Amino acid sequence: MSLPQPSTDAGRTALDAFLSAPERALAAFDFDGTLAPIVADPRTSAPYPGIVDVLADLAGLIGSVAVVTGRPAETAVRLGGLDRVPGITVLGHYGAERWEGGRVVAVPAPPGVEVVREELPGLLDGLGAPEGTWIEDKGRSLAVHTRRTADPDGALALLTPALSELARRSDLQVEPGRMVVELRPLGVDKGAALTALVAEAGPRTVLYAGDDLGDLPAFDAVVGLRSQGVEGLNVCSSSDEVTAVAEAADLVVSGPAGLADLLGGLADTIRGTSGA
Ligand SMILES: O=P(O)(O)OC[C@H]1O[C@H](O[C@H]2O[C@H](CO)[C@@H](O)[C@H](O)[C@H]2O)[C@H](O)[C@@H](O)[C@@H]1O
Repeated sequence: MSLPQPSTDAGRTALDAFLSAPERALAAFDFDGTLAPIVADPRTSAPYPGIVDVLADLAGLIGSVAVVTGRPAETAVRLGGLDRVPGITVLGHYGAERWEGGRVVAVPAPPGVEVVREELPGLLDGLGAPEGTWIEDKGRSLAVHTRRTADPDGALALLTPALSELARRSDLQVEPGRMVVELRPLGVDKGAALTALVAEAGPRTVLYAGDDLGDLPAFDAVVGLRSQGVEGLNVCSSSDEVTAVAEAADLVVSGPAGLADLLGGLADTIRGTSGA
């Protein structure tokens, strides 16, 4: 399997470093839209067929593997079957939770989450939220999904100003995403989560793959790490819904299927079985 080539010099340098010293590489992945194809109902998300096997294989060949997600860590582990990946770290809620070997460590949720839990249903009713609007209560945050409405973008435009105001009043922040607006605690993001992992693991190279706006802080962190001597490769799992991630990436792959091919290619190349 041949490897796709990054479009940037920094990306090509990072890919070379990843392959020449895989034992010093950290690979980190978003879950929805990256490891798992987007589906209408978030409760039914599942990894792209075979991708967790490839990830488990790669985990045995490189320094460390992580998932960094807006989901609760245990939800991502359960939906993804991620406990099959040796040594994986799963950072949930944008880094507020850390799952390793079946154990979760988390920071306490701020009181504003309870305020939002109480007020959100009435707020959505009052705004005339269209049929199909759905609240996902994730424990430490709540997300309002519009994918199952007749006009998901229109519904987001209708709801977002009032959701932003509710977040502000509750000392939370709004996290926009693919047909979703999340109200979540301040003080965490995927960039800080990834930077902390890198500080712990001390890799020479970092690969980060994501698909949505919430992944951009991790992309920024990868760029920042380059000035500290850590080579970095930002990979976009592309979609028609978000273009900003592809614009910021060193390498664009075609959704979770393209990512599965990339991971398989990395494993084959490290083993010297790529046939290239
Ligand atoms: O950080 P992630 O792992 O990408 O999580 C981000 C959000 O993903 C989920 O929503 C998205 O995927 C759903 C299932 O495919 C889809 O229906 C929805 O439209 C997407 O926005 C999840 O439900 C959210 O809680 C996550 O924050």
